[in-house]
Amino acid sequence: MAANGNGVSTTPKSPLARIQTQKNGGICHDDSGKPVKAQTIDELHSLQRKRSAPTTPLDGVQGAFATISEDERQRQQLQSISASLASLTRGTGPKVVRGDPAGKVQSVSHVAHHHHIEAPTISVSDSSLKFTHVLYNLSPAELYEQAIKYEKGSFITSTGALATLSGAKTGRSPRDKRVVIDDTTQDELWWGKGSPNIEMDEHTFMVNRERAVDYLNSLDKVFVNDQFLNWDPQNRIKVRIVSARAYHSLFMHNMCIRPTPEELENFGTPDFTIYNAGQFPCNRYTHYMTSSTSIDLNLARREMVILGTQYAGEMKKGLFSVMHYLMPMRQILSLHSGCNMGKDGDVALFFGLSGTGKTTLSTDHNRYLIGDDEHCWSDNGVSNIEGGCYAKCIDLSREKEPDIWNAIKFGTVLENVVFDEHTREVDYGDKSVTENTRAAYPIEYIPNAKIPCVGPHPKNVILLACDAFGVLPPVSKLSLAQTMYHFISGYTALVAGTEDGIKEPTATFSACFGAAFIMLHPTKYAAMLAEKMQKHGATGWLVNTGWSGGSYGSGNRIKLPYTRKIIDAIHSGSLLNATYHKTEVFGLDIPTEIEGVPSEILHPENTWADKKAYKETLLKLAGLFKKNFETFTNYKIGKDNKLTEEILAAGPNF
Ligand SMILES: Nc1ncnc2c1ncn2[C@@H]1O[C@H](COP(=O)(O)OP(=O)(O)O)[C@@H](O)[C@H]1O
Ligand SMILES: C=C(OP(=O)(O)O)C(=O)O
Ligand SMILES: [Ca+2]
Ligand SMILES: [Mn+2]
Repeated sequence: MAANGNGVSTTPKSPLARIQTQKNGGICHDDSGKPVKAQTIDELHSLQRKRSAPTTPLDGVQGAFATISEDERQRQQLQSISASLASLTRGTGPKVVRGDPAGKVQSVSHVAHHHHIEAPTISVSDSSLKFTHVLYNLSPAELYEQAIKYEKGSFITSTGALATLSGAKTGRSPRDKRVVIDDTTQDELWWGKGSPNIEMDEHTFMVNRERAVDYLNSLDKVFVNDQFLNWDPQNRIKVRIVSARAYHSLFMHNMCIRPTPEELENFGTPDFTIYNAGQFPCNRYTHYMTSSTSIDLNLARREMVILGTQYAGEMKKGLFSVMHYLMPMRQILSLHSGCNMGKDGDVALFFGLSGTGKTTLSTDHNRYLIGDDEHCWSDNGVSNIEGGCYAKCIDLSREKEPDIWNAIKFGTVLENVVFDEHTREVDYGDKSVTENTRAAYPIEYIPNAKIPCVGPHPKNVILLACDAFGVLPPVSKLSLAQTMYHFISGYTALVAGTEDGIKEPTATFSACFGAAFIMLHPTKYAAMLAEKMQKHGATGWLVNTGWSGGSYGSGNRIKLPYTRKIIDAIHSGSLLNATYHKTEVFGLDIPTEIEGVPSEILHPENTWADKKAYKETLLKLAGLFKKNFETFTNYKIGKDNKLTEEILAAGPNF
C-alpha cells in the first residue's frame, strides 16, 4: 500500500498557532493551508494509506479482469488457503481470514460470514474455534513492517535492505532432507549411494505435515505467497508458500516469479505447496528423524514440509529439486547454473557448486543477466526458473561487484550480516554470524537483467570449479566427452558456509554440480546435456575460480578480475582461436595466452614454488576423481556406447 504522507497536510486548528511555512526552497513548505478532511486522529491515520487494488483486493471491488465477483473470488481464494492448511486428521481446514490480526482487519466479518463458528461441542478441540489470519502476497513494504514489528533481529540497513537473522541454521541441511518413497518414486528416482534422496515413507511425511500445519494454524497469522516458477510460459509452475515469518515471505517474493495482479486473480490451485514451519522442530521420536530438522518432499502430494530450520535457501532449493523432477519428465533439462547473454545473443551457462562463482560471473555489466542459479534448457532455448538472485555477500565490495552491491537496497533481504548499530552500515567482511551471508533480491534489481528471463540455445557451457588444491588450470577447453566427465564428476571444494558444518574448503564431488538437488540418476541429466550441446554446437570450458600458487593455506584464490578476463575471452570467441597445449594427468587443453591475464598463471605448475608438491597434489586430486567416478562406470550415457566410452576415457590418466 502506497504511503500517502505527502498528500496529508497538517494544519492544526486553534488554540495552537499555525506553523508558518514558505513555498519553494524554504526549509518548511506550505501546501496552501487546506484543512485535513479527517475529523479524528484515527480518521487522519486512515487517510495515510490509500486503498489499493493489486495483490490485496478489497471487498466488493470488481477487478478489471475478474469474471466472477470480487466477493466470490476472495471466498474461493480463502477456501483454497483453508484447504492448504487443512488438518488431515481432523478433516476440515482452519477458519482463515484475510488481514493482520493487529491491524484493522479488512474482511473478518465478511469471511466470518462464510465460515461461521459452529457451536462448540465436546468433541471439538480449541483449535477449530480459532481463526488463522492470512497475510496474502503482501508487498515488500508491508513485509518490512511485519518483520520490524514482530521479528527480532530485523533492521533496515543504511541502503534500505531488510537485515534479518535466519536463526540457528545459517546454511542448508542436506542430511536432513527426506523424499517420500512410493511405488512411483521407487522406480523413477535415484536412490542409494551418492544420491541426495534419503527415503521416508508416506505415513511419516503425514506426521510431519500435520506437525507443521498444526504449528502454522496455532499462530495468529501466516504468510501466504502465490507465485510462479520458470519464465518459459509453457512450462510455468504455480507455487504456494505458507510460512510464519515475514522474512520467509519477502525472501520468496524476491526469489520466485512475481505474478501480476491479473495473474494472481486467476491463480487457482497451486501445483506445489511449501509448509514452512521452520521455527518448530520435528519430533525426534518420529521414524526417520535423525535431528530436530527435517525437510520433507512428497512428489505425489506435491508438497514440501520444513521443520527445524529457518534458513530460507531451503525453500528455494527445495523447489529446485521439484523442478529437477518435473522438467525432465517433459524432456526439459534442469540446470544448476547461472546464465547470461551478450549483445549479439550469445548465451553462456555457468555451472558450479555453491561458492564457485555462478552469481558473481553471470552478473556481468557488459551482458544481459538471464539468471544466477537455476535454469531450464528446452527445445526453445533457456529459461530462468526463478525471479530473483541469491548472492553470497561475504567480503562483497562495490569495486569488484558493483551490480550486486547496488542491488542491496529497499526490498532486498540481507541474511545474517553484521552492521553498525547506529549508522546501520553493513560490514561485509564480518563473519561473526556466518560466512554464508546472503542477499536475495528481485532480478530486475540488476540493471541489465533480461526480462523475460529467457534466451536462445547456449553457445558456451562453462564449468566452474573452486579447486582448493590449486592444481586445476584457471581455464581449459573441453571436448564434449571431457565436458560430460566433469559435469558428472561435479568437483569443487565446498567453501565454508552454504552447507551446515563445513568449516574450511573440503574437496567434494557433486554430480551435475548439484547432487543435493537432482532427483533422477546423474547420467539422465548428463545424456540430455550431451544431446543438447551436440545439437546446438556448444563449447565446454573448465574454469578454476579457486586456488593458484599452492593449495588452500599456501596459495591464493585466483583474482576475480583475472577470472573475468578469462570469461570475457570465452564470450568473445577469442579463446576458441588461441594456441593450446595439453596438460599431463588430466589431459586438459590450456591456452598459452589470454589478454589481460599473466601468461604464467595459465599453467598452474608455473605458480607453485615446490614442483614436487605440485605433482603430488595433482596426482592426489586425480586419484580422488578416479575413485569418485567408479560408481558411474557401469552406466551408459545416452543411446550411444561410443560417447560412454569416450567419457570414461576423458578422466585423468596416470
Ligand atoms: N576468481 C573468482 N571467481 C569467482 N568468484 C570469486 C573469485 N574470487 C573470489 N570470489 C568470490 O567467491 C564467491 C562466489 O560466490 P557466488 O558467485 O555466490 O557463487 P555461486 O553463485 O556459485 O554459489 C563470491 O563471494 C566472489 O566474490
Ligand atoms: C543458495 C544456494 O545456492 P548457491 O550457493 O549455489 O548460490 C545453496 O546451495 O544453498
Ligand atoms: Ca546454487
Ligand atoms: Mn549463487
